[in-house]
Amino acid sequence: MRDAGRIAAAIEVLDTILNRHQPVKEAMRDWGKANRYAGSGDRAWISGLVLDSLRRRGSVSYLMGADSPRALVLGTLAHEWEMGPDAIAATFEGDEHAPDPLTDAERAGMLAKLSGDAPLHARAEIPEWLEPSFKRGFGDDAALEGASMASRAAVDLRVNTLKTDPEKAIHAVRAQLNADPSTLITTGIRVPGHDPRAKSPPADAIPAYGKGWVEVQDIGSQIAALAAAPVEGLQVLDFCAGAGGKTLSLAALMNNTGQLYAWDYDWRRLRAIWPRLERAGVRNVQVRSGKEAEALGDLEGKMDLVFIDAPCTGSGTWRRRPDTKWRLKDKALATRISQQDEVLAKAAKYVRPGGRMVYVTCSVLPEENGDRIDVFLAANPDFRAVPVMDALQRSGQLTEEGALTLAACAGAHGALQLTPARTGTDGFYVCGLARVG
Ligand SMILES: C[S@@+](CC[C@H](N)C(=O)[O-])C[C@H]1O[C@@H](n2cnc3c(N)ncnc32)[C@H](O)[C@@H]1O
Repeated sequence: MRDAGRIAAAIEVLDTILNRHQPVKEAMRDWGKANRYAGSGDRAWISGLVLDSLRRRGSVSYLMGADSPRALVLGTLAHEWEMGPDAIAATFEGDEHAPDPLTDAERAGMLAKLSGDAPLHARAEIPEWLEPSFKRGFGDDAALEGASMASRAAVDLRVNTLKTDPEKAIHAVRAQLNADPSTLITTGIRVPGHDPRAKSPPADAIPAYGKGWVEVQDIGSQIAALAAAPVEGLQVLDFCAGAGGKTLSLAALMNNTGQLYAWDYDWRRLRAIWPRLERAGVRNVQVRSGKEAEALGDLEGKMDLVFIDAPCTGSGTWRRRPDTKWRLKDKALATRISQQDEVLAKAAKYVRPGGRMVYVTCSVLPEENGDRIDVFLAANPDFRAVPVMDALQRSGQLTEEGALTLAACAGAHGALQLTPARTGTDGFYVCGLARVG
């Protein structure tokens, strides 16, 4: 396909996402089925443009003075893909698959510049209703933090120390991919975010992945799991195990010792955990499914550590799933908040006196993070917050740079707020708690 046809396709796909509320993956899949002549390079180009248009919707709609799929795609080509109006007009010329010619207003929007006077929601690339939350969470950095959440994300890998070591793993990964060791943790590998116009194999298609040497996991998520350290030989409950991403990290951190119980309120999510445990060579996990009382009743008051990877809005992952940023509404945030309070209250009863709890969200919104800890601590005087940095240091997996960078992310309760701007990771909140009574 020529670029003009690809641009027309991106406008069409974005329309189904924004106006028919289809998730990006489904919309791309349906478009691919209906347009079988398009090759994998075309699809990567089109979905790359659609994703960037969603990431930059805040500033682009402001500059273009319109929020239509066409305005967003044209504005993104100009402001993110560095294709100015003349270059685009040239690709449209004489191509029967091209969108309608550019209007003067579109040309002006494509050449406009974002100034410091633009409203915060445009500079931060966020929905307007989230401005107060961003201001409270980030203060003067709100625009910068939001803008970096509109960038493309790298693909991160976690070295599975149950099967290999970081040196062998990076060697194996580099045979197929351009990759570097993480600058923050010794067991992380980063495959830099690539230009969607260039081709590269997916990380889960490489032999090192098939052998269980590496797992696809954002470095922020890996750091959140390290906040459980030290855990070797302990009794640990992963209370929101889902498809098992953190379970696998915790099992590796435990070096296959002790006992790790994996449970999720939604048993269907747990199904994906089995092949993953097998591939990773994990032997210390008991998957518990079923209603909480029956599945976990015998563990009450006995756990050395309870890990809560709480249900959340996922605002920390907007770089990877930018459509969810615009779909998020205040009602959904309120639902998440009440689930978080419920999960904290329920999980706490499994912690033995003297035991610990780790609360994690992949969100940057204070309503889901520090606010929830304030509410929990007020209702549970037998718990206190403990600095996450202490646990991370004890994991033995921080690099020198990691220790410095992460220490700078500590805030109230000694909790860490990771963000793309601060740590180059997804946004994660990590808080350590200890049961004193
Ligand atoms: C962030 S996801 C977990 C992801 C998983 N730990 C991983 O690393 O792949 C949150 C999980 O919390 C579970 N959960 C547990 N209790 C819940 C509750 N009361 N309400 C909603 N979700 C709950 C959800 O089913 C969901 O799988």
